[in-house]
Formats: sequence, structure tokens, C-alpha cells
Amino acid sequence: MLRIAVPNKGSLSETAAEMLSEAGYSGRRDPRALNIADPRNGVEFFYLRPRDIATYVGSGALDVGITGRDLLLDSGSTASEIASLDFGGSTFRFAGTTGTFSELSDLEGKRVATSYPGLVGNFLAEHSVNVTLVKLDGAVESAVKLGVADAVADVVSTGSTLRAQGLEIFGPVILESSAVLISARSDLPGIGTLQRRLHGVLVARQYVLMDYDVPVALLEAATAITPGLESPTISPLQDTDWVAVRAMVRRTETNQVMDQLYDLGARAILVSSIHAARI
Ligand SMILES: Nc1ncnc2c1ncn2[C@@H]1O[C@H](COP(=O)(O)OP(=O)(O)OP(=O)(O)O)[C@@H](O)[C@H]1O
Ligand SMILES: O=P(O)(O)OC[C@H]1O[C@H](OP(=O)(O)OP(=O)(O)O)[C@H](O)[C@@H]1O
Ligand SMILES: [Mg+2]
Repeated sequence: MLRIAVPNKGSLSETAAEMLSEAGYSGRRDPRALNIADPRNGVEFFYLRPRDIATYVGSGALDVGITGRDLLLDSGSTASEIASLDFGGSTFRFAGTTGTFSELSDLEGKRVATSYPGLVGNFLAEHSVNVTLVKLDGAVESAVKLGVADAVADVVSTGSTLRAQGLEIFGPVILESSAVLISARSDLPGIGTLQRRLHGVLVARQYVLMDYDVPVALLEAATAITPGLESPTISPLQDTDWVAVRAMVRRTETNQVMDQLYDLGARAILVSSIHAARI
């Protein structure tokens, strides 16, 4: 059985569980369960703190896991990223009291608070900046106001936590992070199936199916608007001057594409959701 590590708490846990459920796996009914077997799908899930997942997977105790790229890099684990999962997106940035810092070198000799000392320490070493790292477990943005650090390095999503503490970001982006699938043994049988199923969920979330009728004379222009993933499906209609087209379109572009097709002369433009996909 493939042994899969899943975040039990925090920002990644809900979406990770939803994706696995959409991918056909059974989830835990008891939210406090630490592991459950899913023999029908040949897998067993272990619910762990997202920060610990890279350690379990890197040691070989578990075969594959879902965690954040930032947590993987911070851990120093030998597990590697095998797929990006397109959720839990964040950037990792330095921040200081508004107007105090403008570039990375301003940090020389200062105290920097973070929950990710591995990630931040490596980044600063690569840029030859010497600081004293202050390791905190969370709520790092309070560290400057409370006087235990001069600056922070932390996850930024909307930026509202920073702003509320009178901080502003400065210096280069330390990392663009998102949820990732990790493994130390990507050759294991079963990982390919898990990866394809999760990819199918992402495709079903990100794309819609668009059907429309268009005059044959406009087909080339229409398929330039909807090239599909590989190539759109073209079907004949009873009226031989027209054809029907079916193509996948990015969900976020649905209405712009419909407007463009309509303006071109396409009609009967229909959009449907994709329930599941294996591309
Ligand atoms: N506000 C956010 N928006 C998007 N992703 C986030 C956000 N906060 C954290 N993350 C991402 O979630 C992952 C783990 O963060 P999470 O907050 O779940 O763990 P934690 O801080 O160790 O645990 P907890 O906050 O429950 O103590 C990281 O990859 C991080 O980049
Ligand atoms: O840019 P924002 O949208 O404000 O989000 C970023 C905040 O979210 C996370 O905190 P979390 O809730 O995980 O608490 P923690 O600091 O205790 O980990 C992160 O550590 C930042 O503090
Ligand atoms: Mg957190």
C-alpha cells in the first residue's frame, strides 16, 4: 500500500483533503484520526503536521506527501518536489517597520525573526548577509513591535497581517511557495496513479468545456480563440456550411472567450463543468 502524508491542520489541510476526495480517495470521518487505510485504492493516509511531512517522507517512513514548498526547503529533507498542486500559494518575504529597511544588505548585523530558519538562513548565506536568526513558532509579525527582532521573514499571502503590525516588505523575494507533492522515491508503483488523479482534479477545477457552432468559413479564426489543450474537436452539422466545435477553456477566461466567439459569428455557445479528467 502507498503510504501518503496529508496535512492534519493549518492552511493546507482543508484543500488537500478536498482534492484527495475529488480524486476518489476516502477521507477520514473522525477529524482526530491520525491514519486511515483506503484498501480499495491501495493507499493509507497519515495525518501529520505540515511542517513534519517532509521529515517523514525524506526518511522513507512514508512514500509521498502533500506539504508546502517553503516547509520542504526549510526542513533540509532529501525528499523532492514531484508536482505543484496549485493551492496554498504564498510568497516568503522580509519585512520591517515601515520606512526602516530598503534592501537586503540593510539586514547586516540585525536580528531577524522567523519560523523557517533553514530556508531563511540558506538564503542569507547565499547572499553573504550575516544576521542573528530568532526562531519563533508563529505570529512572527509581532516580534518587531515586542522588541525581540529588528525584522521578520515570513509567509505573506494578502499582506494584511504585516500591515496590521506596521510592517512593510523589502528586499528580494525569498521564495514563491505553493502546496506540492513530495517524495524521496518517485519510482514507487502507485505514485504515478496518485499524481495523475491529482492532476485530473486540477484540470477539472481549472478548465471548462466549451461547445459552439461556427460557420466553416470562420473555423480557423474560431479555433485560434479556442485551441484546446491539444486540438479542438470539430464535428459536422446537418447544415454543411456550419460545424460544431468542442474545446477546453481556462475557467477564468470563460466569459472573454464567449464574447470573442460571439463577436466573430459563433452561436449556441455552451459551457459545461468538467467533473473529472485524466489528461
Ligand atoms: N495565509 C496563508 N495563505 C496561503 N498559504 C499559507 C498561508 N499561511 C501559511 N500558508 C502556507 O501553508 C503552509 C503551512 O502553513 P500552516 O499555517 O498550515 O502551518 P503552520 O504555521 O506550521 O501551522 P499553524 O499555523 O497551524 O501553527 C506553508 O506552506 C505556508 O506557505
Ligand atoms: O499575508 P496574510 O494573508 O496576512 O497571511 C500571512 C499570515 O498567515 C500565516 O499565519 P498563520 O495563520 O498560519 O499563523 P502563524 O503565524 O501562527 O503560523 C503566516 O504565517 C502569516 O502570518
Ligand atoms: Mg501558520
